[in-house]
Amino acid sequence: MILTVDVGNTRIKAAVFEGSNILEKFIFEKNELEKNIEKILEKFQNCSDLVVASVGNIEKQSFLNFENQLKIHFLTHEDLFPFVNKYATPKTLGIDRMVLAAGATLQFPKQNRLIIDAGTCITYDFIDENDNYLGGAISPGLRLRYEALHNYTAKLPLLTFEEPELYIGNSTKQAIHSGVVNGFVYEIDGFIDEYRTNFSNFIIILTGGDADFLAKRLKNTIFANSNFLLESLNQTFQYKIDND
Ligand SMILES: Nc1ncnc2c1ncn2[C@@H]1O[C@H](COP(=O)(O)OP(=O)(O)OP(=O)(O)O)[C@@H](O)[C@H]1O
Ligand SMILES: CC(C)(CO)[C@@H](O)C(=O)NCCC(=O)O
Ligand SMILES: [K+]
Repeated sequence: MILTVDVGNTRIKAAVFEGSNILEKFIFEKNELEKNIEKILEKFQNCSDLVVASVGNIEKQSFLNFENQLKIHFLTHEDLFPFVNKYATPKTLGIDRMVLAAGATLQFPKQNRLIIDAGTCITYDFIDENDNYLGGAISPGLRLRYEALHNYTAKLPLLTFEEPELYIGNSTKQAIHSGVVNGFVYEIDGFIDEYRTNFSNFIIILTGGDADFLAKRLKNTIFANSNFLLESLNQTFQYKIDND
């Protein structure tokens, strides 16, 4: 059994895998990391390895405290990935994006793939049919958009996600919901259209905290899987073991 841990910008997600099957998934806050790992390892005593991909600022020691119970692996740029990295600044490419790209490459061989992760940030990652990772885009996620409007203006209230009824917002609140939520959906549909115009034979994978909402709203049909990063972490680790 493998315990995978995705330290995101906001929250931590973890999952226990038996082979390629996910047994259980957990979501928790950063300050509750050790308590949660402890509980997970109590429940799944056959975990042999803990695999971490982190884009957040978390102390490595929090994981190393479990070294006497299982092997700890921190995925980095130095690890083996199943694609050719054509990013001009490969060392600054987020490890979460690399793991998503690895999962897409392994799960959907020999086709163009676009992965959209709608989390704290929205990331777009494109791997072509010859397994070249080309890059993509980074933009603010849904919650970040609400927060930015409030934090960088004098008059705009801090709202939380609400599906707008109209695209013509007829009040401050409705205008903000329309701008944030519709803008978010239009952006993603717009990017997908752009990729579709330029590439054929490709698959779109949608993941992240806002994936389920988006899947309902996008005009483009896509493959939505909110566990895709955790599953990709498991696969990237298996790939490393098999090929190192
Ligand atoms: N309980 C929650 N806490 C925070 N965000 C949530 C929650 N439930 C849903 N969301 C939505 O999920 C989005 C954040 O996604 P996610 O949880 O994947 O981010 P994250 O933990 O920071 O991970 P990453 O850094 O990988 O994006 C927010 O835009 C928000 O709308
Ligand atoms: C874009 C985020 C914040 C998304 O989690 C992360 O992948 C990251 O910190 N990336 C570094 C910059 C880059 O990927 O080019
Ligand atoms: K993200």
